[in-house]
Amino acid sequence: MTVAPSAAAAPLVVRTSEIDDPGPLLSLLPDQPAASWVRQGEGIVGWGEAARFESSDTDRFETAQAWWREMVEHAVVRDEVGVPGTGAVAFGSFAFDARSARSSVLTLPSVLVGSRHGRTWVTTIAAQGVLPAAADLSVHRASGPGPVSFADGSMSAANWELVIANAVERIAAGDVDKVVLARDLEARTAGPIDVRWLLTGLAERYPGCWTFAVDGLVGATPELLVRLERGLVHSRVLAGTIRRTGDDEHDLALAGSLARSSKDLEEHEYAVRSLAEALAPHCSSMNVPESPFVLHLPNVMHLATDVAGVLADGATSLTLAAALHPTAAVGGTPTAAAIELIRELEGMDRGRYAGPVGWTDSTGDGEWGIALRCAETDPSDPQRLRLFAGCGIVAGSDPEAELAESDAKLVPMRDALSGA
Ligand SMILES: C=C(O[C@@H]1C=C(C(=O)O)C=C[C@H]1O)C(=O)O
Repeated sequence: MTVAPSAAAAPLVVRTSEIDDPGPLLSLLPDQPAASWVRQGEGIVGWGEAARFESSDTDRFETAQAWWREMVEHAVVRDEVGVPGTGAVAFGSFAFDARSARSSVLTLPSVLVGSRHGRTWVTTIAAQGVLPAAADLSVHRASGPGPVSFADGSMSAANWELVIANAVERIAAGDVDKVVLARDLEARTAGPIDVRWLLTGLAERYPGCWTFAVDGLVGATPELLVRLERGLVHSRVLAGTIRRTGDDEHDLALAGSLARSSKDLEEHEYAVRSLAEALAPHCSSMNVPESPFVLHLPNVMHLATDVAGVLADGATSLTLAAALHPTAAVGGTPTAAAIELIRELEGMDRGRYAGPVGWTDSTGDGEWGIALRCAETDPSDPQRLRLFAGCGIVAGSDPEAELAESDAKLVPMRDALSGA
């Protein structure tokens, strides 16, 4: 089912103007549904909603793209800044599985504030005939939800280990080379959960990640599915993980062992190859480094490869995200068989976890991350949050180690929630 107002009925009026630095982007969010895409203090935040598209259909990407094209075509825009992310911007979050019961969404905030390379701007968006929301750029402070308790989500940790063991058998039997399996955790809090509190905590601890919020999905992802900017395409592929110990010297030795681990290098190779193969038809030239580097995050280290390309076919960032999703970093190899195995073994609906999350502007430029290290709020219960984490399983995977890895990947959201 697709729910979207007709763009033609109410063309949008969009105004972007440059402003003086109003303070940290995340501190500007008022107590309203928040949208965010912030890294190292730069990016875009938004609030309010001028228009919305929602779909639970299997062709969610195509219908979203068509809706956005129509919105943009009819919009009346005055953009005094003219860089990627100014003018009309839609934030989006897509369900991982085309068969998910969870919808995918594009939302246009009514106020956006962006910052890039030292320039800051504000954009207001309203349907024609509607007075645009006043852009109140005062600074706000969010508060935490109080004591938190965690409980098993769809499956206990012990059962999840059995699922991993089962997946290793299926890999040995030749069903797939790699499959990414995830688990969820349920958090309950004493008071209501304020997304701004989570965002601020995540951005503080994980400044190198993309701190995102779209329609109640909130997290800090280290993995960039695709960025399209003026014809240049970038992607950061992650796969292969080791937990940090907190002891810098020991962690450095672990980073070395990660870079030499044949199990992790194999897992990583699958992810890079699937990304490069999906991107190649859209690019005239591509740079795919031969070997990965080690990305250091406060909780884990990952094998990482930054892929770059020159766009050849005029695709939009959203079209590219749709073409690349699901990469082997969150699906597996081969893709179709891995998705079937996830449906069979995982025992839950991932919803928007591990789906593309990010933004697009009216030119089609944009940034889409993979929704990892994240959680979904519950619109009917402000004291409930569902957290997710997953791991790539290959022939050499050990269930106990994978459970520990998934716990390490839950740390960013757990800490953000408890304010640790
Ligand atoms: C699936 C997740 O992470 C992905 C899986 C990784 C792995 O298995 O090594 C590493 C980074 C991500 O591509 C997650 O964080 O939930």
